[in-house]
Amino acid sequence: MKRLKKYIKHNLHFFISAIFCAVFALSLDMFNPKIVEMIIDRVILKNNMDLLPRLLLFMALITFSRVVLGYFKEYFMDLGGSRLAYELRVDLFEHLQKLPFSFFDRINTGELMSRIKEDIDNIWFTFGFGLVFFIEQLFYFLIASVILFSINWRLTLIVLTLVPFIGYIAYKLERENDEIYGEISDQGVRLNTTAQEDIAGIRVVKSFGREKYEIGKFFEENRKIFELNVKQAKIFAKYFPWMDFITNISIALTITLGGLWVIGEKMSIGTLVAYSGYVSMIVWPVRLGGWIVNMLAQCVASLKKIERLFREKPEKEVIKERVEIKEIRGEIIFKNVSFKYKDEYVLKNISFHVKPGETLAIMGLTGSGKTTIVNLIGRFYEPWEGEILIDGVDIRKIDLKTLRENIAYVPQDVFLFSDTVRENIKLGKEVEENVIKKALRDARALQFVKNLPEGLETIVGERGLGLSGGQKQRLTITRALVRALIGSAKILILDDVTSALDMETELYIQKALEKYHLTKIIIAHRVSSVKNADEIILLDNGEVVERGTHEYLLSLKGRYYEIYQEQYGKYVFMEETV
Ligand SMILES: Nc1ncnc2c1ncn2[C@@H]1O[C@H](COP(=O)(O)OP(=O)(O)OP(=O)(O)O)[C@@H](O)[C@H]1O
Repeated sequence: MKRLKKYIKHNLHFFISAIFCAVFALSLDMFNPKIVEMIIDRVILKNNMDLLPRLLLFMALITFSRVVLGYFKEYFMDLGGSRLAYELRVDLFEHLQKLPFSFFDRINTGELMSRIKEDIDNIWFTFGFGLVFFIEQLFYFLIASVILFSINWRLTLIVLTLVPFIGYIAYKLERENDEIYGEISDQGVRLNTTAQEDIAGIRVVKSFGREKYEIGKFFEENRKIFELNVKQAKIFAKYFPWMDFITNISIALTITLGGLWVIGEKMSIGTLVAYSGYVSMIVWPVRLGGWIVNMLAQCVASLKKIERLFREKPEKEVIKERVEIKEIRGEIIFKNVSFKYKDEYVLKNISFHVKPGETLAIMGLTGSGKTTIVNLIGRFYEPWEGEILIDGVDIRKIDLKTLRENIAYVPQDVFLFSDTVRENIKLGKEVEENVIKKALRDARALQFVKNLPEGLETIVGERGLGLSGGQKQRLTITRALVRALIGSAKILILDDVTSALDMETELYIQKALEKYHLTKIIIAHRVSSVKNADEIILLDNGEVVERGTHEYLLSLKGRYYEIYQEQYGKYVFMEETV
């Protein structure tokens, strides 16, 4: 709520202007029944046609002013609400960018999407329409009530006895509707997530013949939302006729009792017509009262959900006292590092030392903790125990920007943005053409990029649709090499990147990488990818079980030797049989 005050303050002038226009316009509205009264009583009944042009002119003036005021009211209201939603959305998105991996491990994308879109839309709707509408209806009710009392307080008291009934029905309707609205909104998130996951994973769906299952899943979610919509329609059907019934009774009561007053010559016909005009002005705000309260409640609920996201702690730039590092050389030291995501340790007592320009290779079964080690180097997670040093400085003392700028990371999961090949390589940096070309050549991607319909300017589809696995992989390697070439990265991390490449391409890239003076951490399953490393560590269940150079590990005749035998044995066998 405190946060909301900031956005309201920024846009207060728009809201005040909108409220001013609304109140001014509705004050003018109050004249209309009065003019009708004068037309009936003075012009028609007294046959005084001289007065008519003046009254019609006055009515026209009111109508015209109403149009102008209505325009400005809408304009200021929309501008204020839209700017408020815009500022909130930008701040929320910026905040999300600062949250750690651990946050994204917990939350699902569909839920975040609905915070960014639907919840902010709720707030936008309340401020861009609802609040001014609420104030407008409140004023209609108050002013019209005062006028009604001044015309005939006895009749007004009788009519007003019906108002609580309308209010009660409106309240009941919105209470039931509110519950169902919440369910519809949650179900909407589930429907979106199902559709989004199915479309993103359409290749898996098709190749495993899961279409029928996916259609069934979507059908089920869609059916639930349909049933909730029907339930909501039934609520409306239950309450609206009653509300109309009591509204009509209030009008019938006004006409009947007012008619008696007219017959008894205690009220003129014009006044009765004007009176019923004012009655409808008090009935509508009551009818809409429940809806307005519900809208405000939904806005508060959305604000609370968004506030929960804002309360998530961003990654800390530095945890201990900051150490300014101008240029990183690339020395990496792990000192007894242990880590767990939840309850179980996935890394236990890991220690190694990689000097600038050296290569460390990490091997191990899937799930043994290889990716976790490199995630810790970029401080995407914090170690539970132990210390990680870069150039002798605890990484918690280096600001995140410097640290991550110095790491060129090629992750296991390839991610390409729906943008041009060039942008996917540059990622917002200023990079000269010859640097891009060199990086493409070294990643063995130049030829295939040249063959793309528009070369570097070709737009690759969402997550690189339209490119082969190996082509996508080579673009992500190019991206990392560009970082090294422009001098911002001194450490290169390759997380199982060669798995999608053929042996020849892998060898070519390995040779090209030798020319880069970078500290390299290579995660791989193939002996061919790691054998030239200065040190190879073999992980098993988060622990280092073997370590040393290729030759040393072979001489141990342990696990590494077994892997070697398996891979090279097969390779030799294949060569022999071809
Ligand atoms: N974000 C996470 N939250 C919880 N547990 C995780 C998370 N990421 C990984 N793990 C668990 O930590 C362990 C180590 O995972 P990690 O990704 O480091 O293994 P890996 O050796 O890189 O595996 P692979 O060769 O399959 O890539 C696994 O048991 C995995 O299930």
